[in-house]
Amino acid sequence: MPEPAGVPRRRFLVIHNPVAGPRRARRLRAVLAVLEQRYGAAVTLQATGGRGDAEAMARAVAPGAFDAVIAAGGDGTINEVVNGLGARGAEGAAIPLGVVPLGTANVLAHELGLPPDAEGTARVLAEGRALPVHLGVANGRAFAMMAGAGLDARVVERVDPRLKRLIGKGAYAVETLARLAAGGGGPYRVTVDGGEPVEAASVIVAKGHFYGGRFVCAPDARLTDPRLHVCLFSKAGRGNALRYIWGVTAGRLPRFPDYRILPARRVVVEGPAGDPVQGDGDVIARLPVDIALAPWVLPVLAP
Ligand SMILES: Nc1ncnc2c1ncn2[C@@H]1O[C@H](COP(=O)(O)OP(=O)(O)OP(=O)(O)O)[C@@H](O)[C@H]1O
Repeated sequence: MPEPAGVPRRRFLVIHNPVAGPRRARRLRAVLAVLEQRYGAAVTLQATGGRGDAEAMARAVAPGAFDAVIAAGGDGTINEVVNGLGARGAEGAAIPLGVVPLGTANVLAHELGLPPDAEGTARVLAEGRALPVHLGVANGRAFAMMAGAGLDARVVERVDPRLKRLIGKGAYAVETLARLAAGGGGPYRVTVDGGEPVEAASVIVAKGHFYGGRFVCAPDARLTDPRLHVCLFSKAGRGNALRYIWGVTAGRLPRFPDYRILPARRVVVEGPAGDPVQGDGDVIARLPVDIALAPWVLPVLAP
């Protein structure tokens, strides 16, 4: 059971990806200073050295050693910590996850409604409520916000991390144009809750309602709701892809007649074998993929 709001937390393990927004190390230092000085917290800081470290660190936390594990990084780092906590099983997963967003898109932070300033972030970590978050699982890998196959997964797979560090979200726009020019991919056969398969050019399975920052793909999706929202982009081709992108950025997508959202508990996506599946902005699986709800709930600190 999540603990009530207002109970001060004292012992934090902070898992920091120093490569996610390196210029934001100062922001993390400011959050930790408030935690220690105002809330009297004991902070243990561990820096990752590469892919997989954040997950291993979260998995290795001894039972009862910390009141919360804080992921300080981008959505990729948070996703690793989510998987590390989840791998500990139902009991271990009950350690609350806190977030200090330092990445490019920070979709989970937007979904949680985290305050942008250091004081507000520290307050949420020390005194916020623990939201019972239902996660999705794609071929055994957990995700908190979304998983998808199609154009966005191909973009995530190829986006240049150096360009992302240099120009932020613009790197995704550059890679999207490159993937559109390259063409290919799909179509995908999507089976929702064992029903009749439907064909789609792209599919996003949402757990939260934000996408790519503060764009909305699945208006009714909520982290605490034990349901997946399957977003189907029906039509193939560059022109349609550009139209869908415009729809997402202009907030018009949910009104498109060739865009559908189906609530689900289990989704199977088939298509070109080995096509990437993105989860929380990193490639977490390959087609074919079986996506369902995780059998455990993760407490996540929120305002
Ligand atoms: N010390 C490290 N050196 C190099 N890469 C690392 C290190 N620690 C973690 N990584 C890798 O860095 C990658 C990017 O991390 P993350 O997604 O958190 O940040 P980001 O890409 O800046 O943010 P966003 O996901 O919001 O775009 C992940 O794939 C992670 O495995």
